[in-house]
Amino acid sequence: MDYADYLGLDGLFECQNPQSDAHDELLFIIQHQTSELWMRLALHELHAARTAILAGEIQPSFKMLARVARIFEQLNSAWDVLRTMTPSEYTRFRPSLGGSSGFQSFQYREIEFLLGNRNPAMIDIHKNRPDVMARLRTELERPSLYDAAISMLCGAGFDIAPETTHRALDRGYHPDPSVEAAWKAVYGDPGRHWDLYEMGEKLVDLEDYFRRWRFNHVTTVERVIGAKPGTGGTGGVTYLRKMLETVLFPELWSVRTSL
Ligand code: HEM
Ligand SMILES: N[C@@H](CC(=O)c1ccccc1NC=O)C(=O)O
Repeated sequence: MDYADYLGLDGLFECQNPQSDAHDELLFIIQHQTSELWMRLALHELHAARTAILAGEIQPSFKMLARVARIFEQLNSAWDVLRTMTPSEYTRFRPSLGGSSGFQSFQYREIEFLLGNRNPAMIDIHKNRPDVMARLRTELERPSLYDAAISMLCGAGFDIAPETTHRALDRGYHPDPSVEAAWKAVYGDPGRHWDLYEMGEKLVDLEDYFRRWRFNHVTTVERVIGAKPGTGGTGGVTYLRKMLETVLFPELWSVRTSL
């Protein structure tokens, strides 16, 4: 076995098939394919991190979460390459994209679901892909990464309201004063709750990087298509700006006001 065999390079290089003769379409394709590969690794790490937390293996989960934050950093730097594409260059091949859109990235949706940003309506977009729908539905049956962190709070003896511990898993998370109170106790005495303190900071770190990704995306989109509607059927920049308001781990942010 040689380098190309091991990495399956022949198969990999068969996957770049521009639909037009526009020079910049190869950049666009490779940018998205590399993003999807990094997302694949992020999912691999996030699934394992959640399993580790639920099994009480906290130190190994930190290692994986730190790696996910670095992956997001990688994805954030990659926008600089795509930003070299001007509106004139993108317009040359945009019609070739048809109805395809980042909105249909099922790995991206799985990351959102796994972290806790859950909206079952987003599954319907994949109605022509039963395998993808099943995969996303399965994810909605599991506790999110944040639910796993909250189960750590319960395990440490904090009294978490049943509205949170026994909530329906397949929808958005609602902030709860008992969770904020627990994080407040953790941040108030890090030495006593070091694992939880470190977990809180790892999650804030992750969300911080994720926010930068959303911001880079919307800025690049505005730079390239202005206020045009998206190929996925949304308002485009208006929709993506709205998504900037998403908060994944709400009490970890709100608690900072009272520390
Ligand atoms: C010139 C580059 C890009 C443009 C013009 C663009 C445009 C858009 C627009 C307008 C949307 C809203 C949905 C729609 O109506 O289509 C969207 C969503 C999305 N895009 Fe992009 N995008 C670009 C690059 C990328 C890249 C590099 C990625 C990386 C994978 C990406 C991933 C996504 C994802 C995951 C969504 C769904 C976001 C959500 O639902 O919160 N996009 N994009
Ligand atoms: N929604 C974009 C198209 C688009 O971005 C896209 C199309 C095909 C494959 C990936 C895409 N990227 C991210 O949304 C647009 O409206 O121009």
